[in-house]
Amino acid sequence: MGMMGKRHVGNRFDCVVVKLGGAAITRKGELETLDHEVLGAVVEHIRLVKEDQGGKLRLVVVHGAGSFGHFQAKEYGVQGGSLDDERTIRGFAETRVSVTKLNHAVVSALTEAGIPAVGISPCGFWDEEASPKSIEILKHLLASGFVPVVHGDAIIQGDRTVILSGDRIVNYLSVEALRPRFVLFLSDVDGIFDRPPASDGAQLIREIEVEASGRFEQKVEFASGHDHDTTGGMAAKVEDGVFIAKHGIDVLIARAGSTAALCALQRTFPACLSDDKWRGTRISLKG
Ligand SMILES: Nc1ncnc2c1ncn2[C@@H]1O[C@H](COP(=O)(O)OP(=O)(O)OP(=O)(O)O)[C@@H](O)[C@H]1O
Ligand SMILES: C=C(C)CCOP(=O)(O)O
Repeated sequence: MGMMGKRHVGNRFDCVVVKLGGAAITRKGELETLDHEVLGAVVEHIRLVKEDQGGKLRLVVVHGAGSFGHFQAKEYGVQGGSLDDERTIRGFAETRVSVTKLNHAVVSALTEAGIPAVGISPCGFWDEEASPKSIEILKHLLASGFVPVVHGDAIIQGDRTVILSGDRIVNYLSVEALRPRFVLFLSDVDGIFDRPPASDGAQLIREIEVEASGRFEQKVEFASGHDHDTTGGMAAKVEDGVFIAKHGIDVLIARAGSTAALCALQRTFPACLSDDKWRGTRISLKG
């Protein structure tokens, strides 16, 4: 059965899903290097918003791997590797050491700021999709005031090892499990541009309206990204964002640590979109 095959829960669970881009919170080209400044800014934003809204704000954080995990996954061919291959087994274990190291750093930074963060690794409960019991536990944690912090991980599907990206986790949790108020992707760029942001004349796309079929008007060109990225970069993110929006859940993309990111987190959404402080991309269902 495919990733989106079954629906565990159809109802909306009042929460916001925030994806911390690996490219934002790490230096993606430098092996296992955190970007302390950006991570610190994101943590401070979450602290401020939690303080303002207390128990009312239920937040699920999902983060990507950035410069953790992708190098090992690439070196050992973990994406689609065979469980009969000793190299795969070793690479799987090394990839997991790396991604859980990052998860520990994110959870520690949040906890040190007084946010009750709880790290959750998909490897233990996710094959084609998350087990229904694990979604129940996630909801219980949320309802109890914890901030679950899930991460892109290496998982097993049948006799293969697979890389499950943070974006796929966001996609699944949003559409299948939680149906949050909205989804916020925090990136190392301001949003989706019509061409790679570093190219001449690149324009930020502020609004993408998706038809029920998943089609949208704008043409977007992508750069191929880092060589060691095993999960498809910004192109895959746009695909996931469009899929979520197609299911009636708004998606915002903003730069991590920016005023726009804070503005979106402060739940002034959708009002924040008309605010001067907002600079980012919104993907929503047309009509
Ligand atoms: N058209 C585009 N619009 C916006 N960003 C783009 C575009 N084409 C390429 N990019 C690049 O995509 C990068 C972000 O994608 P990437 O997958 O690395 O982010 P991430 O989600 O933070 O990473 P991770 O998968 O590790 O969590 C940016 O650094 C940006 O330069
Ligand atoms: C194990 C890995 C490399 C997880 C990848 O997650 P992503 O960075 O969100 O694509």
